[in-house]
Order: sequence, then structure tokens, then C-alpha cells
Amino acid sequence: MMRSTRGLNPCQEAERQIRMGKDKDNLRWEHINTSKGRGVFAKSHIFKGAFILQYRGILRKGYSGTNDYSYHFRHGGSHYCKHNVFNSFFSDTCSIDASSEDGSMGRLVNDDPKPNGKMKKMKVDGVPQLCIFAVKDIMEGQEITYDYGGVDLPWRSSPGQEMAKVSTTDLY
Ligand SMILES: C[S@@+](CC[C@H](N)C(=O)[O-])C[C@H]1O[C@@H](n2cnc3c(N)ncnc32)[C@H](O)[C@@H]1O
Repeated sequence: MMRSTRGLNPCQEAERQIRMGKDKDNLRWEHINTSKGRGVFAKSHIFKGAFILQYRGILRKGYSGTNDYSYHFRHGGSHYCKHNVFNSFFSDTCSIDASSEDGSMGRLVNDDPKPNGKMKKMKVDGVPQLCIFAVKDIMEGQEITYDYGGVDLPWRSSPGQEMAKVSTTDLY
């Protein structure tokens, strides 16, 4: 069931939050362990379809290389993926560089091949923005995740973890 906040639909709520430049107060981050680092958790139930948070950072044109906190996408199309699935081959490649420790939580959301969130591109005043929306109900205390996409994510193939089947079809 999808619920809106203050009578706004999820996209309107995302836009409102982007304009405010802050995360919602139903989220918290904590240090999980030394290999995973920090993660973001729900402080209250989040309904399927709801806006969760913005992936805040500096919008850059072109492919700006891979770092832990950059997210590449195509401005003109619907193609977007955190990791290096496409690169400067596309003239409209952009990235959000979230490498600055600015206190925002979008940059702290971890990867999961079976996530409860999905990254989506939207435009506010013509400027592309990336936001995570819930793809299922998320219980209080659960970690927020999304599928980084791409291949070669080292933690997915580390001992004791099932090798993920990465589907890029979802991204296009
Ligand atoms: C955008 S940051 C996410 C926040 C990060 N955990 C932190 O503490 O800053 C991406 C990095 O988090 C780690 N990470 C993300 N998802 C992970 C997972 N499922 N297992 C282990 N490490 C993960 C990797 O080091 C990755 O390069």
C-alpha cells in the first residue's frame, strides 16, 4: 500500500525534500561493521512506493571516474547505474559526486542485489536528481538498500556470500 505524506505523492515529496536540502527525520545512519562501514536505517515504517531519500552531491558532466561515492547516469535517457556499466562513450553521461562528507545519508546507502529501495532519476527545475524510492514495505529498524548494478562488486563475491546474479535489464 502506498501512503503519501502531507497529501503529497512520492515524487512531490522528493521534490519538496530536494528543495529543502535535507533528509527526512525517519532515517538514521549507524556503523555496521568494518567491511561494510556505515549504513542507513528506517526509524519508522516506510511504505512501498514512498520516497526515501535523495542521493545528494555535486552534479558533474561527463564520466568522472569511479569512486565509492559517485553515481553515473545519462542525462538524456533513462539509463543510470552506480557503477561503470557505461562511460564516456555516451555524450550525455553525468554523475553525482557525493564524495564530500556533507552529512547527507544518500551517500551512505549500501548495495544489495535484493534491495528494498530503487534509485530513480527525476528532474527538478530541469536539473537531474537521483532519489531512492521504496520497492517494498520497509519495517522500522531495517537497513535501506538499493542495487548498485554493474558487475565486479567485490563484496558480492566474497567468501560466505552467494554470488549475485546482476541483472542490467532493470537499468534500461
Ligand atoms: C556509497 S558507499 C556506502 C556507504 C559506506 N558503507 C560508508 O560507510 O561510507 C559504497 C561503499 O560501501 C561499501 N558497501 C556497500 N554495500 C556493501 C555491501 N553490501 N557489503 C559490503 N560493503 C558494502 C563498499 O565499500 C562501497 O564501496
